[in-house]
Amino acid sequence: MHSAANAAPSATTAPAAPVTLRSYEDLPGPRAVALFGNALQIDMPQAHLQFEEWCREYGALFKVRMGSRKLLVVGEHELIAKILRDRPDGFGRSDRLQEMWHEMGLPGGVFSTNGEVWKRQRRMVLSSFDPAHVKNYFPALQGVAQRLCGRWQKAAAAGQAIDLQADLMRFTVDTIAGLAFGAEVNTLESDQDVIQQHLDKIFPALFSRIFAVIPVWRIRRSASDKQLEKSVREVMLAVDGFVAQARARMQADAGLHQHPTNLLEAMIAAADQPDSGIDDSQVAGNVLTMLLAGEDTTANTLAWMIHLLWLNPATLALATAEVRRVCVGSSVPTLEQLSQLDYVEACAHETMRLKPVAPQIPQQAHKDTVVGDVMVPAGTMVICLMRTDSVSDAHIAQADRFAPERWLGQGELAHSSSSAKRIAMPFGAGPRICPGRYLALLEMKMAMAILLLNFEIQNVSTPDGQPARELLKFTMTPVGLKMQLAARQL
Ligand code: HEM
Repeated sequence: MHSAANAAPSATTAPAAPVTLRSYEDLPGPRAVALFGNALQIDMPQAHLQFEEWCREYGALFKVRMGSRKLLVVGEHELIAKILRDRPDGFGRSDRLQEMWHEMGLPGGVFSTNGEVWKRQRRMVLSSFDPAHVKNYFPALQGVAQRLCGRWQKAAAAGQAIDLQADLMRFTVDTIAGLAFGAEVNTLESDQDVIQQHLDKIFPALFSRIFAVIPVWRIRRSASDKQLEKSVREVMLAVDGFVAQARARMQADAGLHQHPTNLLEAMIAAADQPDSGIDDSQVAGNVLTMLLAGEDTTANTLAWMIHLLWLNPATLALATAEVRRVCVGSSVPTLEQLSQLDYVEACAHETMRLKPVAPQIPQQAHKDTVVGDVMVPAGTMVICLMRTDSVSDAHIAQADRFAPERWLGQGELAHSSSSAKRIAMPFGAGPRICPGRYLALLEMKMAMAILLLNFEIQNVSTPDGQPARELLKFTMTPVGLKMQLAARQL
């Protein structure tokens, strides 16, 4: 043990009163074996569940070793909030993430960078996601929603089961391509080889390589490594295509340099300034980042929401009644109508509390610091477990119930709303909080309104008839959801 007096870290996360500090080695944790550490005890697609179980066993701060890499795992929401707020100086994305990102041939963007480069990119990205910009884009979102409705009408008429996540990813890819790149991507009306099949290979590979103990792909390229390379090539071709289309529009209309209409045009305008510090690779990196960060996060949250509503019929009935009352007379809602869907929005928040698609946020300490009562040397990887407190009865009343009311300050759970808002951080927190959260909520309300306005849900099923299993592929997805719809009779 060490005393606070002889440790002099930058104590942004230190408790106020002097306490005895522990070193990393003092921490409890699962028994590690030589060479592999704890890696053999972790089944990567379920890693979050293993970490959550260890958190219950060893407490809110414990150690895990992946090969020679030491991880500090943190499961207490106040410590997590402090870590996430102590950015960009105290913590940031890990060297390992950046190494794997580059090794896979991906150009860096706002998600993967740190320091000055991140600051410049973050400013640029934020401006294109402000509510005013999203409002301008709204008619295009209505168009994408109309296509989702058409796709589901066909499936309903044919009595076909819908592959829920695949359809929702079509919806989110088409939306982000329109909003961020000004591109007409229509995967909803296509059954061709679509870009999301390739996007879907990249994040899972990144995730497993970050935590791999032995970099087997460097020793021998397997069939899936070759498939991954192909997917990266295909996605980068699409990215370059979006950039070329935007450049052509900007050449045809010089005014777009002064008044860009989307994120991509804004980035190109910024990159074209002398001494901008932004080059073509950063532009491409952020196009790619938006596709990756905006696609399966929103689609999987929606899939979880539909699944949870199906498992809770009384809640589904309330959400349906709200949509049909607010959007009466429309088949695709207006922005004004979406802003009135308070109960549906509460369903989204409650879904993200129980099923956060980012159940763990890895960070790296940039300098020597203190987390709780633990001294953390610069360079340590810290895994923030985002769900432990938000599903614990010690923090949230009736924590395992799917009860959207708690977000509205209504009914018997009224007192629970402030704790749920404080504890669940599904979009992260602090300076790197998700910049797409406003858009994501809008997209989710739009998709739910389309579903509940135009259809009756007949069934939402899983392969084994049990509640959907959680699979961690960077984001946490439900396994194998199928939905059956009937057109609503008006
Ligand atoms: C339900 C949907 C979504 C969820 C749950 C979600 C969640 C997250 C989380 C947890 C982070 C990490 C935050 C942190 O480090 O504190 C993040 C970062 C990010 N998200 Fe989202 N996200 C969603 C949708 C979107 C959308 C639609 C976009 C854009 C199209 C987007 C773009 C980004 C970007 C660019 C970052 C990196 C920000 C930075 O590092 O500065 N996300 N998101």
